[in-house]
This record gives sequence, structure tokens and C-alpha cells, in this order.
Amino acid sequence: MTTIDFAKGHGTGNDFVIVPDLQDALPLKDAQVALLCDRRFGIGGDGLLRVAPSEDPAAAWFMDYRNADGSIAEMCGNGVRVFVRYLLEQGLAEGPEVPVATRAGIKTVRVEGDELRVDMGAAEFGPTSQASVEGFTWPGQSVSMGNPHLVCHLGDDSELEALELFHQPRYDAGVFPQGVNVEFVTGTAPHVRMRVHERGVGETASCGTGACAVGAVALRHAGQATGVCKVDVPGGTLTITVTDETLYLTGPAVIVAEGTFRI
Ligand SMILES: N[C@@H](CCC[C@H](N)C(=O)O)C(=O)O
Repeated sequence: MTTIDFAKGHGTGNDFVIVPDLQDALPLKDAQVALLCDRRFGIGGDGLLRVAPSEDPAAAWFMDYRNADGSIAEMCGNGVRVFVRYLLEQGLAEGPEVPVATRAGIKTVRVEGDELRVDMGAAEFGPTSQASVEGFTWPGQSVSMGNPHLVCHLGDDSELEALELFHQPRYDAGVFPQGVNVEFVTGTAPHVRMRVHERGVGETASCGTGACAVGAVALRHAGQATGVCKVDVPGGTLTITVTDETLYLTGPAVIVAEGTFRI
């Protein structure tokens, strides 16, 4: 048996096990990630953030993000804020701006009061598609935030609340060969509400990249090329700012525990 140090943090209730691996000596297998993220047999988390040295000279640290089932994803918007909060608290980085290497490129995170703002890069709109849950089907807009999203608008809040998201919504695997995160939305910009089913996880209390996709679609529906949209998620509220050049994700990130895990 070996032990590993960990911390636990969340951003609007999207929670992560953080594993510092400053020497890059702890390549975790899928099953080990799944155990660490298991809420009964492990620590519990929607995903895992391994803190590893970056090979890119533009950033000191690489966020090795893994979903709760051990699968790899390109990007995690809540995760990168929690990652930077951890770096700052551990003295591994200095604010106010911290670049982080991710599989979706370098993301710069800026401290803004109690919150952290991430330059996520522009949303990329793809084809329209659809998602189905329990025999009901909604049209949706595909959006890439480095990782794949499908944004579906529902009629009203009661429809959103009644949605059963225990299972993965059905989607077109021809459009999303790598799977997809599906967001269900009500309301219009500048303030919308969403629930999400995340690829490799299940329903979560929040998804940062999902909120970016939702905010970008909501602003576009409102005929706005740029602007601000608040996105209410079950775990809180995220703010999406779209400019001519990029898209910013702003929200809280907190570290709630530290410890040792026997593996
Ligand atoms: N919760 C994340 C997204 C994590 C990755 C996602 N499940 C995927 O597989 O693409 C966020 O805050 O963005």
C-alpha cells in the first residue's frame, strides 16, 4: 500500500480531487482515478486535477484533468479555477495572473476579488443537433470550448426541473464521436438557467465549459456579438463575458480539505 497527498476543492459545487504530483512521478491509471473520485469507496469528486510540471515554457504547471470515470477531457472551466486557487494557497504560483497549461492550450486565470476569471478563448459553434431524454427530444446547438457541448433550450423552468438526468442523454454519435456534455437551458440573455449532464461523470451541480457554451449561445440568440450573461447552475452562478476577441468565465473556487489517501 502507498499513500498519496490530496486536496479537495470545488467551483459552484463542481468538485474535484486535487493530487499534487510536482515531480510528475504519479501517472494515475483510469481505475485509480475512478476510485479516488468514488463517493463511497474513495474521496469523491466529479473529476480529478493532477498538478504536474508543464512542458510548455509559457506556464509552470499542467492541469492533468480527468473525469470521475477516469476518462480524459480536453478542458474543465471550473477545474482550472480550483487548480489555480490550489496553486495560490500552496505558494506554487503568484497572482494576479496565472497561466495554466491544459490539453486545450494555455489558459490564463486572473484573481478578481473572491472570484477567479479564466480567459477560455472564443466559443466555436458547430452544427445543430439534438438530444433525447426518456423519449423527449430537443434541438440543440453544438459548441466547442476545447471540449464538446450540446446546448438545448427548454420551454420553461418546470420542464427543466422535471428532467431526469441520471442517464446519459441520447445524442448523435456522428456529430459527437468523442461523446458530449449536454446542457439544458431556460431563459434568455442576460440571465439564464441550466442543468448539465457531463460526459464521463453524470449530472453535476455545475460545468464551467458548459456555462461558457450556454452563455455564448444565449448572447447569440439575443443578437449580441458581445456582452455579459449570468448562468445559474444548481451549485451557484457563473458569469460569462464575450468580447470581440475571447470569452471569459468568472466564478468562485474554494479548497475545502487536505489529506492523505491510501491506495
Ligand atoms: N466540469 C467541467 C468539464 C469537465 C469535462 C467534461 N466532463 C468533458 O468530458 O468534456 C467544467 O467545469 O468545464
